[in-house]
Amino acid sequence: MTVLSKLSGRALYEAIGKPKTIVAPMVDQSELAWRILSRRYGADLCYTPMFHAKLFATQEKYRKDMMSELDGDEKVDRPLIVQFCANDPEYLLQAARLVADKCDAVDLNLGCPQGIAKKGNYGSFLMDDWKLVHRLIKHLHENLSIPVTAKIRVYDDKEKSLEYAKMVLDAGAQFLTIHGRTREMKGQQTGLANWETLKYIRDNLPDDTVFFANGNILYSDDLGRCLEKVNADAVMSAEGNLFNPGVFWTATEDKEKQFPRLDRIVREYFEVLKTTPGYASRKALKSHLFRLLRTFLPIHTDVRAEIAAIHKGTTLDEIEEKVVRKIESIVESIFGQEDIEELDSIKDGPIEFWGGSYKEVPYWRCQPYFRPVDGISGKEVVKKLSEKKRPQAETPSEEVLKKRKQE
Ligand SMILES: Cc1cc2nc3c(=O)[nH]c(=O)nc-3n(C[C@H](O)[C@H](O)[C@H](O)COP(=O)(O)O)c2cc1C
Repeated sequence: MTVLSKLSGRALYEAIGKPKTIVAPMVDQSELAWRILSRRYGADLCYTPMFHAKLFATQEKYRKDMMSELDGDEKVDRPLIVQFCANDPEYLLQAARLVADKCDAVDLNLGCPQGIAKKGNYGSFLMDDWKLVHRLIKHLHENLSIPVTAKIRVYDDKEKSLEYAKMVLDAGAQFLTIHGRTREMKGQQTGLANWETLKYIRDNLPDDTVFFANGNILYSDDLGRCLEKVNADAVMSAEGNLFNPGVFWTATEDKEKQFPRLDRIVREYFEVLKTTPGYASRKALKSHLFRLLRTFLPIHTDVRAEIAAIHKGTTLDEIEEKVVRKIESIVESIFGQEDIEELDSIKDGPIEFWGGSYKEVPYWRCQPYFRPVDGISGKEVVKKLSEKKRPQAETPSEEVLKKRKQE
């Protein structure tokens, strides 16, 4: 079989505009509406959520649910990489062919550590079967009209991780994304990604390898630190991007872009959502709201109740009325306070052992997401931060809100 003539590695990277910031593949979360929003806040490249190759190849309903006619559109959704999980080279190729004209490359998920991936024998569980990984990638490399890429995790042993990365590249992967955590690092055991291992692998791969680093991004400041430390071509973020789409904003120091106000980002997301067809975007809505509003909802519990009550049949008009306008009204009231300039400031903490610093961000703005590390939960980090002296903003009463609504 001859290898099809198509862009490879560095040429592909340049053809898609040399991206530096990447929205990670995220099941039910890196859907079209979210990608459009994230691109406005500095994401250079986006991945779709992982799709199941066999279902995608064989079930029209699944396909339609996962990708609308606007997904991968040249004007609104490129560059784009579509990700699949698979363990059968032929189904993977069939699925990939169905999206070949809607994206710039197809990615193989070799990182999912969840129970469902174990049961289905895909994602990180293929780390136990290198021959199959090689066959999957090679089959696309030799038969698909567009390039294939791969996203992997690391092993505890960095030499083994390096050998694994080399094997994936040898099979034909044109970009290599490495999530610097092992398969066991999930849930409460998630901990920090290991940039040292990423650097070690990067330094020992051929210079022209296109290498994306993934893990540990809290703030936009971390992007440059990661690029430099790992010597990566780009940085991918998942949780950081979900909690704050502004995490990719590096063009200016604009607070409105780096830590958007929740009323504005929810409104903007909602307006994008109205223009994006398809089941995937609607399904993702609730989780996006819960993540964006993570520090806001424990205070404004009535909004939390409204979001929790959203179901399949809830219309966008209802959501606009009960959730979006309510958030707008609350945040506008907060901004009506005299000392808002002081209250609304973002403060840097001291430099921490990991080289960056925590920031104190008012709860009405998008926040970073803290993963549990060494038994310290993200919640405790946030608590520690909020215990530092900060004058609290007044929460507008129901009466004030009602009055504003009438106005
Ligand atoms: C909600 C969610 C869904 C995810 N779905 C996928 C997926 O579909 N494919 C994949 O390769 N990784 C998936 N991941 C893992 C991320 O792509 C990423 O590798 C991981 O979260 C580490 O990056 P982070 O530290 O920036 O969050 C998902 C992560 C999250 C939080």
